[in-house]
Amino acid sequence: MTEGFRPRRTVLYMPSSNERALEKAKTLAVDALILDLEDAVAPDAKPQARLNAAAAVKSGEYGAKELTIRINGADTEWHADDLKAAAEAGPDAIVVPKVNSAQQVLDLVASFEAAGVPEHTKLWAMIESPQAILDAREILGASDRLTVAVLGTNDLVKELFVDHVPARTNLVTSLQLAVLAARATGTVILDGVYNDVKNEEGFLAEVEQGRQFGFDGKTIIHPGQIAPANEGFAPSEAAIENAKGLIEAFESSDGGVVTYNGKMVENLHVESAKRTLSIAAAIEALQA
Ligand SMILES: CC(C)(COP(=O)(O)OP(=O)(O)OC[C@H]1O[C@@H](n2cnc3c(N)ncnc32)[C@H](O)[C@@H]1OP(=O)(O)O)[C@@H](O)C(=O)NCCC(=O)NCCSC(=O)C[C@H](O)C(=O)O
Ligand SMILES: [Mg+2]
Repeated sequence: MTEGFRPRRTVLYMPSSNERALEKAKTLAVDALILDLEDAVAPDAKPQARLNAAAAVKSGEYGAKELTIRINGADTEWHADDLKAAAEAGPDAIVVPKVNSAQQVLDLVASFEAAGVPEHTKLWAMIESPQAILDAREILGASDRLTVAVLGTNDLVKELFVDHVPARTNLVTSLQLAVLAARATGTVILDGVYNDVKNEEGFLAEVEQGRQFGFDGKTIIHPGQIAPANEGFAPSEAAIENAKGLIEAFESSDGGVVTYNGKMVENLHVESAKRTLSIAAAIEALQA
């Protein structure tokens, strides 16, 4: 549901069992971190990973980055201990994998309350199954505590029985349905990860595709993906200049319709231009 704008161009996953990565992350220029207890952590490593994630949140050493913990699903043996540890640590959000229904959201919110999760800790829901894509609008609209939807494209590909293909042609409908549901419910939406960490060209193309589809940012898995995603999900210099010029042209008119750079401008374009400028300002403020 709706919340004030906060840049989430880059949201980096890291296994909470990887102490070197947890240390390195303090210096990385990402907007948010997902301290993972789920798929990136082997079963034997989960107890220590839980302690590491909680300690990282409580350390106060990650600057302005948003800190989240991805816990294991409610149907797993680790969920209760993960939730207890996250409740005590009080991150900005708890990321819950494989959320498949509005009822599951309501149950999670009730379990947050029962576990004493602080008010400021939001729910980020992972949308990563065919069922979740088809019911995304109901899921994302189920509670004000759910503020961010995170696409899990690895699980989605697995559940669809398809392969990862160039341009994600076999996921286009799912991606667009998820963005539609997010916009209809005022939920922030993050694109899925790109697994081929050494393929810079492929990653850039996927960032651009995600931006064009309307995602607010990208979940990433490697430091090499930070700079291109930060750039791709920020308004470009040209977009900022265009927004400023368009607003000025409109505001010096009689408030009807004008042209700017040869294109028609109406009030709705001014609203979009103002949104672009406010995103740019929020990014600048975060970087400062
Ligand atoms: C993918 C990796 C396993 C690659 O690791 P590695 O081969 O060690 O990478 P590098 O040697 O190139 O690393 C260079 C340095 O960067 C640090 N590093 C690497 N990754 C991270 C990270 N994620 N966060 C912080 N720091 C990181 C290394 O420690 C090196 O540092 P230094 O030694 O000081 O130079 C690895 O990148 C990785 O584990 N990535 C995260 C994987 C993860 O969390 N996966 C779970 C989520 S993905 C998912 O499935 C989402 C969803 O559920 C879905 O279904 O799609
Ligand atoms: Mg997943």
